[in-house]
Formats: sequence, C-alpha cells, structure tokens
Amino acid sequence: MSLKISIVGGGYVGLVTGTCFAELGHEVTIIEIDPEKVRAINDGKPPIFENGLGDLLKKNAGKRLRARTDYDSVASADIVFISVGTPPKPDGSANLSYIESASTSIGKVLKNNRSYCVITVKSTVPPGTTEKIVWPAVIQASGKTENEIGFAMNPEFLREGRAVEDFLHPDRIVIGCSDPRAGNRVADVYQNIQAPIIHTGLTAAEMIKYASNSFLATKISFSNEIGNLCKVLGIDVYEVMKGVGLDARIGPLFLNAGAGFGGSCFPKDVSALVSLAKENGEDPVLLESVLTVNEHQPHRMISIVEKRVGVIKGKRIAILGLAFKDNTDDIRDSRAIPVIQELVEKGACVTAYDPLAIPNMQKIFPAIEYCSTAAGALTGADACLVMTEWPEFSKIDKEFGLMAHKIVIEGRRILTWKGGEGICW
Ligand SMILES: NC(=O)c1ccc[n+]([C@@H]2O[C@H](COP(=O)([O-])OP(=O)(O)OC[C@H]3O[C@@H](n4cnc5c(N)ncnc54)[C@H](O)[C@@H]3O)[C@@H](O)[C@H]2O)c1
Ligand SMILES: O=c1ccn([C@@H]2O[C@H](COP(=O)(O)OP(=O)(O)O[C@H]3O[C@H](CO)[C@@H](O)[C@H](O)[C@H]3O)[C@@H](O)[C@H]2O)c(=O)[nH]1
Repeated sequence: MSLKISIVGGGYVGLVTGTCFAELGHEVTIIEIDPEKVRAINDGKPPIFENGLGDLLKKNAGKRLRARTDYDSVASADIVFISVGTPPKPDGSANLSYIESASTSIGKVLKNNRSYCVITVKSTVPPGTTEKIVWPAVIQASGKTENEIGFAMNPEFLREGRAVEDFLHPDRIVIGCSDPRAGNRVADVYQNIQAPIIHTGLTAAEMIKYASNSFLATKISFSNEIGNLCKVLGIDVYEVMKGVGLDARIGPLFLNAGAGFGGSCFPKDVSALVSLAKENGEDPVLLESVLTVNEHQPHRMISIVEKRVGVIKGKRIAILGLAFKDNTDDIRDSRAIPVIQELVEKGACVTAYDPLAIPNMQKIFPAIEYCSTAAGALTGADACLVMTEWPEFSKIDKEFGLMAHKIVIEGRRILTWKGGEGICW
C-alpha cells in the first residue's frame, strides 16, 4: 500500500525517515523552512553526512520524494509526520515552540484535506505534548472535527551514523495513538518493515522515548563511574564490563567507559526528563547523577594530561576526533568541545584531526590548528587525547612516533596501538 506522506522538518530525522519511506514505496513530501536544505534534497544531495543516505536520496529525489518550503502537500496527505527540533531551553526543559508552530501551519492547510488524515509526532517530546499542544493547535487551525483527524506519536530511535540501517531494521516500532484507526494508519506506513509493533497511548509512547534514551545514558554513566574506580584500582573496566554484559539481564551494549556521551539527544533528553520530574514534584536523583558523571569525564581527561605533562600552558596537545561519535560530522554536545575549551583556557597549543567534523568545529574554535591527517596533528605533540571512536584510528601506529612525548589518553577505546592510557582503565 502506497501512502501520501508529508514530513514537517527535513533535518536528521525528517530527511532519513522521508528518504526511507520513499524507498519503501510511499509518496513523500518533506516540508522544510530552510530553502538551502530544500534545494539540496531536491538535487539528491543530503545536506548532512549519513552512511547510505546519499544513494537512497539520489534514487528517490524527484520521483517518490520531493522537498518544499510550503505546506501544500498536507491538503492531500494520508499522514503527516512532525520531526522538527525540540532543543533544550536554558533550564533544561524542552522548547516546544517549533512543534507548536508546525502544528498550526499543518492545521491551516489541513482544512482543505477532504480525507481522513493522521497527524503523527516523531520528534522527541515530553509526555502530554501531542495531546495538549499538537492536538488543540491542529484542531483550532483546521476547524476539523476529531472524526476527520487522528493523532499519533511514533518516536524515532535511529542513531546518527547508522541512521538508515537503524530505520530500516529497528528493534521495535512504537505507535501511540488517539484511537485504533489512527494507530492502524501509522502501522500501514511501516508494513514492509520487519519489527515488533507496540501500540500504546499517546503519553506512554512519548515517555518510552525519554525512558529509552535515559536508560542508555545511565548505562554509560554507570560504566564511567565503575571505570573511574577501576582506574584508581588498576583494573581494566573493559574486561569488567565484558564480564558484566554477558549477563542476559544486563546486555553487552552501551557499557563503553571513557569521555562520556555527547550528541544532540542523550544530554538534551536526560535534562528534559530531569526538568519534567522536578516540575511534577519529583526528585530525580539518579538522572541528575547521570548528567553529573558525564560532565566530569572530559575534565578527568585534562587532569590525567596535567599529571603526565605538568603545566599545560605552552604544551602542544593533539585531539584525535571532534565528532560526538564516529561516522558523523555532527559535533553537537561533542565531548571534544569541553576538552578543547579547557585546554585553550589553560594556554595549550591545540592541534586537531577528524575525518569529517573539522568544518563544523572550526565554527566554534576558529583559532586552533586543524590538520588534514592524524599524523599532522600528532607531529611534535606533547600529549594526545582520543575523543571519537572513529574506526580509522585503530590503524594509527607509527604516527605516534611523530609525537614529542608519547602520552596518549584514550577517551574512546579504539586504538590497537598499545602505548595509550584510558581515562577509566
Ligand atoms: N538526530 C537524531 O539522531 C534523532 C533521533 C531520534 C529522535 N530525534 C528527535 O527528532 C527531532 C528532530 O531532530 P533532528 O536531529 O532531526 O533536528 P534537526 O535540527 O536536524 O532538524 C529539524 C528541522 O526542522 C526544520 N524546521 C523547524 N521548524 C520548522 C517548521 N515550522 N516547518 C518546517 N520545518 C521546520 C529545521 O529547519 C530543521 O531542518 C528532535 O525532537 C530530536 O530529539 C533526533
Ligand atoms: O557505550 C557507549 C556508547 C555510546 N557512547 C557515547 O554516547 C553518545 C551517543 O551515542 P549513540 O547512542 O550511538 O548516538 P546517537 O545518535 O546520539 O543515538 C542516541 O540518541 C538518538 C536520539 O534520540 C536515539 O534515537 C538513539 O536510539 C540513541 O542511541 C556518543 O557520544 C557515544 O560516543 C559511550 O560513551 N559509550
């Protein structure tokens, strides 16, 4: 069954899901306010780096996939997905203004849609958002009755760098809905994907997303806390977590200790859940600690450097990896940012290499020295910090010989070269 899908927001989530829906045979229009992104998408060139996305976009752009700055496609859509950003406000709570304005814009055009349409939130939103913000905004702007529209919440679990693979082969599909008819329409969109579908209420679906990300972040901070103690005791935390993770009740994934978690989701979503808990009179001690452990990890790396090289002022320090993780050029909340910030404040001469993320980091730190190879960054360095788990770093070997002093602090365990030292092991 081919459905007419409109997706509001053509960023990471909107573009990946839109392209994959088109690949599954649906007719997709991405509605994006940024005309540059619209042009790039229609030209078949992804405005973001994502493995496998370029080929799929090229194949579908101008055929089953198009991008527009207007909302006209909503007038004939079977289903509309909202995938605009929900960035943090200064107090950590989610900024829902993009969600609200997208909902109103959808409603204004939806009034011309003669058939049943389901408005589906894909953005990560606090429980109650679909019911209390999206629903009334759409109903008010469209003048439609609740018999003519359905509402759904279908959280997205893709990981950057593996987004296409995650989207096409998900562990599960969560569909929260206002009524079964709405839920079945969302399920129809995914009919060619093999995965268990969980049908829930709207608020439970919203909470599943926050709880999932918070649990994964908790696993990482837990591993870091164990790792920090292991470091003091001279134990390899990776050996420990291998033994721990083989317990089927725990599982082996997301137990890698090191520099901590970055990215556009974990820090933001745990903060939003903390904020939501406090607004509701709860004291989220565990989740606050997850954030605290995470904030301390980059500073611990600098402390180790200080112990090894002495005063940092005037020292040449190489940073390997700027992206918040491998296979992406995204530096949002990358752990490299606080590390570089502290090194610069302490008067270090910072050199940096990353296969993809240099242009993005140059916008934040224009004055540090960027190198086109790891060897360039390492040449003459007094110390090196590994900040991203790029697979290509596992091949670095003789390049460490170019350093003035071979002090290598591994914020990610990725090197096969044996002279490094982990921050947690
Ligand atoms: N990035 C991820 O890996 C990921 C994964 C799962 C869930 N999420 C969640 O999905 C949501 C979107 O995240 P993202 O990373 O794709 O954000 P993003 O910033 O990359 O993309 C959002 C896009 O929406 C556009 N936009 C904003 N207002 C609009 C409007 N009124 N009409 C049309 N377009 C509009 C922006 O120009 C931008 O291109 C967030 O809630 C995020 O937490 C993100
Ligand atoms: O054992 C681990 C695993 C990851 N990380 C770090 O955690 C961060 C996030 O990694 P990852 O989860 O792979 O990337 P994201 O693209 O941020 O994906 C997360 O956030 C998305 C947005 O909500 C969700 O959709 C995904 O399911 C969820 O994994 C990165 O800095 C990693 O280096 C660790 O430190 N240790």
